[in-house]
Amino acid sequence: KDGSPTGYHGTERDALMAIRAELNNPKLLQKNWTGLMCYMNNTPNWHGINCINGRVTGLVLENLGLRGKLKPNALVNLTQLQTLSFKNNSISGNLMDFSKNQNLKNLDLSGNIFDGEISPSLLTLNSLGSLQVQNNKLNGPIPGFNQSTLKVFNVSNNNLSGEIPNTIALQKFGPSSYLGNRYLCGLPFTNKTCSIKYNDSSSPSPSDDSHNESSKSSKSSMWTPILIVINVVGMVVLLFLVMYYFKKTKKLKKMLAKRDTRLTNVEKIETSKIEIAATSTETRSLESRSNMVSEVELEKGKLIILGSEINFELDDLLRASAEGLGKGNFGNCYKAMMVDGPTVVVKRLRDLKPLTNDEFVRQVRAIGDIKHPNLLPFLGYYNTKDEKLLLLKFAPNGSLYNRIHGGKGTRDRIPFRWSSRLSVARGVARALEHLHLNASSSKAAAVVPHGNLKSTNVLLDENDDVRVSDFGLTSLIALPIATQRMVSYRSPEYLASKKVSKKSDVWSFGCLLLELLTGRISSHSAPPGVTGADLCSWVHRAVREEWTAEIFDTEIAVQRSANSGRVRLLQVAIKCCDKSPEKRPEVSELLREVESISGTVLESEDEEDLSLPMTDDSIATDTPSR
Ligand SMILES: Nc1ncnc2c1ncn2[C@@H]1O[C@H](COP(=O)(O)OP(=O)(O)OP(=O)(O)O)[C@@H](O)[C@H]1O
Repeated sequence: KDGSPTGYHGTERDALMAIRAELNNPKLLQKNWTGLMCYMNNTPNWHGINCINGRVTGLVLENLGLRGKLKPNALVNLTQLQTLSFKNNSISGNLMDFSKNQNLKNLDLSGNIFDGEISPSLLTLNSLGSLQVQNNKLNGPIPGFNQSTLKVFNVSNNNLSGEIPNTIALQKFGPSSYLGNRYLCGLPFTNKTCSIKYNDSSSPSPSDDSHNESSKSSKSSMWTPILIVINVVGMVVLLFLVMYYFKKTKKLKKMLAKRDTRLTNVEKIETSKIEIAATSTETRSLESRSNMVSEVELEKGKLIILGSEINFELDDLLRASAEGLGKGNFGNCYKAMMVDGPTVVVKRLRDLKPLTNDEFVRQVRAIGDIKHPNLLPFLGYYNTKDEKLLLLKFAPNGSLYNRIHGGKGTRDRIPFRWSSRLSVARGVARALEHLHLNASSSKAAAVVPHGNLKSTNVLLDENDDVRVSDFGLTSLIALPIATQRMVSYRSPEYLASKKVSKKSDVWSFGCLLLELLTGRISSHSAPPGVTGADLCSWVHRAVREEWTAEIFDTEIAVQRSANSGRVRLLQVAIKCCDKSPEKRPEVSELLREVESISGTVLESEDEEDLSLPMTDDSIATDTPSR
C-alpha cells in the first residue's frame, strides 16, 4: 500500500523482487534481500537499498557481476527513486522506462552491455542531475536533453550516432562526455555541425559504410570526424591485406607506427579492439593455447595464459570489446571485456630493453610466479618480435589515485575515511614486504625493486582490497626510459649517486603515505596537465614551520579518535622520506609499525560534519599564513 511506513510497501518490494529474479545471480541472492525492507528512514539489511519514510529512494548495485535483462517496466513502481546505479555489471537489453521515476536525480548505468536507444523517457525527468551511461552498447541518436539540473553527463564509449543536440544543457559538456562513439558528430568535437546527417532512428549498419564511401567521393567538403573514422577503418583493412601478402613484421611495425601517429587519442580508443587484433594477425589461424610454451609458438605470437585461475583464448580476446583505461609511461592500457568471459586488462608495452625472446619469457614468467593477495595477478602475455602485451587482472574499483582525489568537491564524492586509508597503507606495505623479502632469489631480480610505486599503480579490487600493480617492469623497461619516468629514479639517492635499491621503494612508499594522509596530489602520480607537489619536501616544511594542523586531509582530520593513528602514520611516512636511504626503515619494520596503528574510530564520527576540520592537538601549533 502506497505511503506505508511499515517496511512492507508491497509494489516496491515486488518491483525489487522482480529485478532480483531478472538478474538472478548468486551474488545478489547472497545479499540477503529478505525481511523488513524499509522502515521509516531506516535501511535494514537489504544490500544497496536506501529508504526515506518507508519508501525506496536508492538502489545501488555496483560491481556485482549482475547479468540478465531488465523488463522495460522494471522501475515503474519505484516512484520515489532518487538514485539508481547498476554501474559495472553485465546487464543487457534496452534501457528501462523512467517516466514514472520523476524524483530520479542520479542515474548510473555505466559499464554494462545495455543496447538500443537512450530512452526518451529520461527527457521528462526534471530533477535529473547526473546521467552516466558510458561504456555500454547504446545506439541511435542522443535525445535532446535540456534539463538545467544536469551537472554530470557521460555517454562515451557507446555506438551512438548523429549530431549532438544543440541544447544549452548538452553543449556545456566537453568532448570526454561523448568520446568513443564513432558515428557521433557536431559540437563539441569539431566546433561545426555535422556535414552528414544520419537517419536519426538507427546507427549506420555495415552496409552504410559503402554508402558513406560513395557520398565521400561525391562531396569534397566532407572532412568530418565520421570520414576520418572511415579512413582509419580503410587503413586498417589495407593493413590486413598487406600483412597477408608480406607477413614481414618489420614492415608491419612501421605501418602501425605510421598509423598510430595519424590517429588522434579518440580514434585510438575507438580502434583499440582493432589494434589488438592487428597486432595479433599472424596468430589468428593458430590452434588454441597450451600451457607448454615452445619457442616455435612464441615466434608465431601465441597468447600464453599463466596459471589456471582464468581461461580464455586469443580469439576470445580479439572478440572482446575494448575500452582505453589510460596512457601510461610504458604503453597504453585497455580493458578488454570478453563476451561470456572475464574482463582483463591488456597493457601494450613499448620502450623495452633489447631482450631476446628467451630472456623476455623468463622475465615475464618470473613476474607471473610472484603471487600475494595484495599484488595484482599477472595473467599472461602475448609476445612477437614486434609486439609485447601483458595481460593483467582488472581491478573494478580503480586506482588509489582516483579514490583519493576523484570527485573532490562534488556531491558524488564518497568520503575516504581513516580506517579505509589505513587498510590501504597496510595492504601496500604487505605487498612491498612480499616483493622485498619473500620473492625467492631467482625471481627477485625480476621484481625488486618495484621502482614505480605510486597511487595510479595501487589498484582496488571488487572488495576494495589493495592490489599493487606494475611490479617487474624495471626488468623489462629500457634503463634510460626508466630513469626518466619511474618514481624510484627521482629519489634523493638516485639524484646523488645514480643508484636505486629496495630503500628507494621505501622512499616511494613514504611519498604514497603522504598522498594518502594529506589528500594532496603528488608529483609522482599527477596525470599530464595536472600539477602535483613534492610531498616529502612539503611535509618537512610543514613540520619545520609548525603548521602541521593543515597536513591532514579534512576527510580524516574530522575523525577525532583517529588522531593518534594518523600522527603515527605521518611519522612513519616522514621516516621513509629521509634523504639518506640507510636511515629509512626496512620494509619488515615498516610493516610492523603500520600494522600496529589502530584503525578504530568512533562510529559516530563517520557522520560528522566534514565542513568542520579540527585542530590536531598532538602536533598542531599556531598556523602561520603562507
Ligand atoms: N588492472 C587494472 N585495473 C584497473 N585499472 C587499471 C589497471 N591497470 C591500469 N589501470 C589504470 O589505467 C591507467 C593507466 O595505467 P598505466 O599503468 O598504464 O599508467 P600509469 O599508472 O598512469 O603510469 P605508469 O605507466 O607509470 O605506471 C591508470 O589510471 C591505472 O590506474
